This record gives sequence, C-alpha cells and structure tokens, in this order.
Amino acid sequence: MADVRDREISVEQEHLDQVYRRLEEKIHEAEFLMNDAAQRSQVGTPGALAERDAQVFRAGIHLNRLNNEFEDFLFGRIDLLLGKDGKKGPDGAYTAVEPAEGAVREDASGLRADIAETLHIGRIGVLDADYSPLVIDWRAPAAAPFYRSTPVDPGRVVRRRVIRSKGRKVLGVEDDLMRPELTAYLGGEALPVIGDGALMAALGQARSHTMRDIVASIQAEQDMVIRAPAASVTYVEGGPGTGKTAVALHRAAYLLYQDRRRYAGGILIVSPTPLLVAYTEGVLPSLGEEGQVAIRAVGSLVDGVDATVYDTPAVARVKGSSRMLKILRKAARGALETPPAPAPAVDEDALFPMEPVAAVAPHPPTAPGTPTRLRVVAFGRRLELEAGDLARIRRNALGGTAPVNLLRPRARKLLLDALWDKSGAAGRHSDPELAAELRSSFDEDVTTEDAFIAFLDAWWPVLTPRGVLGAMADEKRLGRWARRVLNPGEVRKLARSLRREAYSVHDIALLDELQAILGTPARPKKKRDLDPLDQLTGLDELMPVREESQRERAERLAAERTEYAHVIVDEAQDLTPMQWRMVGRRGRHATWTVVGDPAQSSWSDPDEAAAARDEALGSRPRRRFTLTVNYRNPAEIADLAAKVLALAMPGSESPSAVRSTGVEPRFAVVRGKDLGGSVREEAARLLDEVEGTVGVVVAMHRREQAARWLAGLGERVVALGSLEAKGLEYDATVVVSPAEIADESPAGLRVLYVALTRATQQLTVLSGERDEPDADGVPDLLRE
Ligand SMILES: Nc1ncnc2c1ncn2[C@@H]1O[C@H](COP(=O)(O)OP(=O)(O)OP(=O)(O)O)[C@@H](O)[C@H]1O
Repeated sequence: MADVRDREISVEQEHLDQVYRRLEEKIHEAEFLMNDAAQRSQVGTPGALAERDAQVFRAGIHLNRLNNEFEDFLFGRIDLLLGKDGKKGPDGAYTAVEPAEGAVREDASGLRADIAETLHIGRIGVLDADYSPLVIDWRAPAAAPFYRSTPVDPGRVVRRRVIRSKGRKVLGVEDDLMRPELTAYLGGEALPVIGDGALMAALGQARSHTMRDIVASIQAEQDMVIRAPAASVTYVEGGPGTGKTAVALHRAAYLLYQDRRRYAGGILIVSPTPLLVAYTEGVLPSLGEEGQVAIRAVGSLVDGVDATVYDTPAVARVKGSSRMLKILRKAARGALETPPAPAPAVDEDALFPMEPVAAVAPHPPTAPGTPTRLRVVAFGRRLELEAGDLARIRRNALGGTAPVNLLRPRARKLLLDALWDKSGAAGRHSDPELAAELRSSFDEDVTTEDAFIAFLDAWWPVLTPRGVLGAMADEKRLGRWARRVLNPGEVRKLARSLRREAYSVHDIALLDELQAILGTPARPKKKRDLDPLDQLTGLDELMPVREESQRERAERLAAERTEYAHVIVDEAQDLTPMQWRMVGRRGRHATWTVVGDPAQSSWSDPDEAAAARDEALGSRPRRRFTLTVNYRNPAEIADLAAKVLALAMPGSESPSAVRSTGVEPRFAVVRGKDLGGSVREEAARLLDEVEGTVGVVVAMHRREQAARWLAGLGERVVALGSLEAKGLEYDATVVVSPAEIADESPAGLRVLYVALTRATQQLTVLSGERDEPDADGVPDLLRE
C-alpha cells in the first residue's frame, strides 16, 4: 500500500511540476507586459493611456494572483466517466453532469468503466499553452462535481481526491470513492484509492487563532449554499459548527468569481465581534479575494468609531429595541432647542469592560444656549423676532419627518418671511415683478448681515449624531423624549450609560440611525471623485503602479462606501432591531446572504429582531437552506451541549456530529474558594493535552479577571467573555460556571449553549457553588 501511495503522490507531483512550469511562463509574460506598459505610459494620448491601463491591469492581476496563491495552490482532483454529450465548456472541461449511456459496462466479474476525463482543482484556473485545463478554478462550474458528488448521487465522478501540498511539494493524497461498486480503469490500469477521505483529516487538525479555508473539503450541502444564485436573499440556518461562517466566506469568493462586474459595488460581511473579524479575515485572501470584500464588526460599521465595550444586558435591551426609534426622532428635534449639557463623569458600572476603550470622546464640546431673540437691520429699520415668534417658526419648520439638518434652509426661509412681514414692506408694490424684486433685495440685505448668520448658526446648528446622543445623556431631557416609551428606571440607566468615555457596540446603531434622521447637508464634491483615470474603464482592481497599492485602494473605497452590492450577515440571530436597521441601510439595493442559528441568539426578544430583519430584507424572496452536520464538536461534546439546547429552545434539533473522539467532557469543581487557581490549573492541563489553542469562557463580568488568572500561560490560551466567544473555536475549552453565564442575561441559556460548543477536541466544565454540582462535579444545568 505504501508503494501505491508513493506512486500516486509522484503522479500528482508530476502534474504540480507541470502547473508550476506553466505559471512561471505566465509570470514572465506578466512582467514583460508590466515593463512594456510602463514604457508606453511615456506616450500621453488618451488612447495610449487607456491601453496602458488595460495592460497594466491584466498583467498586475496575474502577478498578484500568482505570487499570492502559490501556497497550497492545487488541492483536488476528480476522475470522471464519459459525459452524456461531448460538449466542452469555456474552461476546456466536458460540461455534462450525468454519464453517457455506455460509460459503464457489465461483464461476468461485475461493473467496469474507463475514466474519460481527469480534472485538477485549484484556487485559480490555469490553462496550458494549448488551452487545455491544467487546473480548474474551484468556483468554475466544472469544479462543482468535486463538491457535490456523493456515493448516493455520484454523477460522473468515480474518484474524488484531495491533494495536500506545501509550496511545490505534494505531501499526500486522500481519496473518496463515489462509485465503490465499479472497477474503473485509467490508461488501462485499475484506479487506485488511497486513505479514507480528507474531511476527517481536516477536522482532526489542531486549531490556531485564525480560521482556515475549507476549499478542499466543502461538503455537498454546503456547496449548495455557496453556489446558490445571488438573486434576492439566501437564508441559511444551522446549529453550531455546521460551517455557516465558512460557507458565508466561500460564498463571497464564489460570487466575485461568478460576476465580478456586478460585485464591483462591494460585498459587506457583518460579523458580531472584532475577535471574529480577526479570526476570519485571512480566509478570503487565501481564496484569492480581498479587494472587494469588507469584513466589519457590527460595532465598526460607522466610520471613525470602533466600539469595543458592551452595555449591561438591561441597557443593551433598551438600546437595541426599535422603541429607540421614537426617542431618537424626538431627541433629534429636541436637541435643536437645548444644546447638549457638559458630560459628567464616567460610570463604570454601566458596562462590561472589554478591549481598551476607543480614543474618541463621544460627547463633543457643548454649544452655548440657543438664542431667544433675533435682531437685524433691513431697509434701514430695526426688526426683531421674539421668543414666541421663534418657537412658532421652529415648530412650523419641523413639521413632517424630513431630516432635521436638511430643514435648515426651510427654517431660514420662514425666518425671512416673518421678518418681511414685520418690515411692512410687503404692501409697497402692487406690481408682482417689482414686489418680487423688493423681496429679493430684502432677503439679501438680511442674509448677508453678520447678526443673522450668527443667529442662524446658533439657533439651527448643523446637528451631529454624536451631539444628539450626547444630549440624551441628560436624564431630564431624555425623560421628556422617552415619555411613554421607557420607564423611569430605563431612562436613568440609558442616560447614565451615555455619559461614559467610549461608545458601546449598541451605541453604533444609534449613531447610524441619528445620521439618517439628521441627514447630511450637501458638501462640495471631493477632488478625488473627479480623477479621470478612475473613469476610464471598469478598472476596479488596480495594481501597485500608482501611489496607492491595490489593497490600500480597496480599503479606501471600502471606507468611503456606504452601500454594497451584496451583504452577508454572519451570526444574524444576534442583530438587534436597531442593528438590523443599520445593516439594512447598507444594502438597500443589494442581494443578501444571511446565516445564523436562533438557538445561539443573545438577544432577549427574538420575535422583535425577526420583525426588524424582515423589514431590512424587505419583500425580496428568500431561498432557505439548512445545514445539518456539526463539523466542529465531537459527539461527546455535542451531546452535552444538547442538554442545554433542550432547556434554551425546547424542541429544537441539534446538528449531528460528524466524528467522535472517545474523550468525554470533564467536570471539575472549584477548589475551596480559589476560582482563579482552579481555572488556571485546568487551562494548564488542557494546554498539555492539545497541540493548538485553549479558550477559557467566563461570564462577561469576569473577563478581565480571567485574563489575569491566565497570565504567563502563553499565547495558545485566551480568556473570553461569553458574548465574545461567538463564532470562535479552540482545540479545548474551559467553561467556567455555567450558572453565572446563564444568569447574566435573559438570553443566558442560549449564550451558555454557544460557550459549550466552541471546542474541537476537549471540554472542561468548571463549577462553582452557584452551579450546585453533584458528587461527580456535574452542574445542575447539565444534569439529565
Ligand atoms: N466542509 C468542511 N471541511 C472541513 N472543515 C469544515 C467544513 N465545514 C466546516 N468545517 C470546520 O468546522 C468548523 C466550524 O465551522 P464554522 O465556524 O463555519 O461553523 P458555524 O456554523 O459558523 O458555527 P457557529 O454557529 O458555532 O459559529 C470550522 O473549523 C470549519 O473550518
């Protein structure tokens, strides 16, 4: 067997060598094109400029891709029966999915067939000099059978092979036989089969702090989602570890491959935490994509702010609820009348401390009080509007729901009308033309007067979202704006939370809503918008030939972009109604992919969030998918988590675990009162047991404390608050005091379910007194 394996490895090595030779030829071509284009750029006619750009564009793409993607470049192979028809697609492969009628023959010793076509699958497609496919791009239609074929529905695939390589060296091969009943021949010899599948090999590997792509082992049900047509909303549900995040990322790469022009408008991936962003952001570059995809944490969707603190559950519930809408609308109008008061001291109790707080001071300097009278001189007369007049004008101007900042011209016009009435000049001319002329010179007289300009700026200032949110920190005023919406206790907590130094994750959706309520007054166009080079062709992926690199440019464009062509929401069950509104504004004309698991929701009112989600997605039709297999947790851990699922969401089904390790979860009890010592001991034990990472999940209020307990144990171990554990995974985890996690919020049991489903190998549950452990250390919540 070892001989056969070595022989098969050298077969693949030969193919990889051939691919590299071809790639090198292409690199030389690309370099030549770059040099040639640089020389042509000396010629300054517009035609030459366009030609230069187009050449540099193509050559740069080659170079970028070739340089980036040499690692683990080729990863798959399928050996196929003869297709139904003899047609080939643009990538040089036969297009038929089903075998031709005579492809399989039967004789005395059973079923036999010849392999008619062999395709290698890789991160990008490579054609040989004669246009035959050396490597098929994993996203091309011809690669679909590599992912879709199963023994139940094999199509033309006889053998599916995953090739493991590093750089230019093939290290191993793993085969799955899709038609075990068949003896197949390749070049006259029986087709050998090596190993027992690549999926298990991938799942058993140690984890690092970054997610890997799964391009070599995407499963059929996942592939259906990745390649689903982009129309409308692709809606995916599945339990922990079913690959939702992985699928969402691969789908972004697939959509870009399939219709790059359409997605030049950008793809936004919304992720619940900065930790999950950091964990996943390497996946797309490994698939050859980064330029057009922005992965943002939900607390970083508003430019200039990276929110990293969390409100307490009670405050988060108020800020996330759509009840805030009414309050924000009132506050936006009310803030005109009474500008923000100075911000009092920080209140540490109102939040869970997370990462170091943002450097931005949320509350801008306060404006002086609003003026109560307007005095101007026009046509040689002193004119005056008193407080009563001004209040009436403001009320009139504010009628309707138009953005407050955009109503300023209307307010200005109403002020001028009132002054005009007072001037007594209205009746001076009966001729309409002369009357209009007189009025216009009156307006000019008034509006150029310093007193009027200063008055307008103070009386109807351009409001900023930060300013209005700052005004809401005043409990008395907030109480007025929130009358009949919040109770006094909620008002107190909300106002107090707005008085601290940094924005919380939930504040970001409020800022974004306020931006929409206030509106942005028109600004002159930026010079950059007019850059003629940008308008030449569809050169959306420019290479490092200008001052900006492709990556910097992509980042700049992403930062400037407010709407996207496709929006992917990961952990969608966690978005609050206000966050759905914020995300919805970024994809008003977009198609969507929404992935989530209701059983993992940390939001206390799932029905309210579902209504907000439906509003954000509008009437677009949904195409629903369910993922059913848990690739992360071994059965031993999944079974334990299922007990909490039964409490958190009675009646809902757990995904089935694809593997088992024989290692049962361990139950430990805090020694004496030394919680920290017990956690540290358990983490150290697990670090010895596993090769990769260890995550220690604690209730949110213990997060900082837990980081101190683990100090000095090295980089493989991290402390996480329960809400931060979303989407992450570790070789081993310690879940500290299930009762504390469950009691921390109304959604606590679902948060505990998330915590218990993070490990790929081993889990320790550590109980304190509050968990009421039995003689075996099993806490109350995890007993039968
Ligand atoms: N087809 C696959 N081949 C190899 N690994 C896979 C496959 N599908 C999923 N995985 C692995 O399983 C783990 C879980 O995947 P992922 O994080 O995408 O799941 P999820 O559904 O988002 O989980 P959660 O809801 O808990 O956040 C990851 O390590 C992922 O790489």
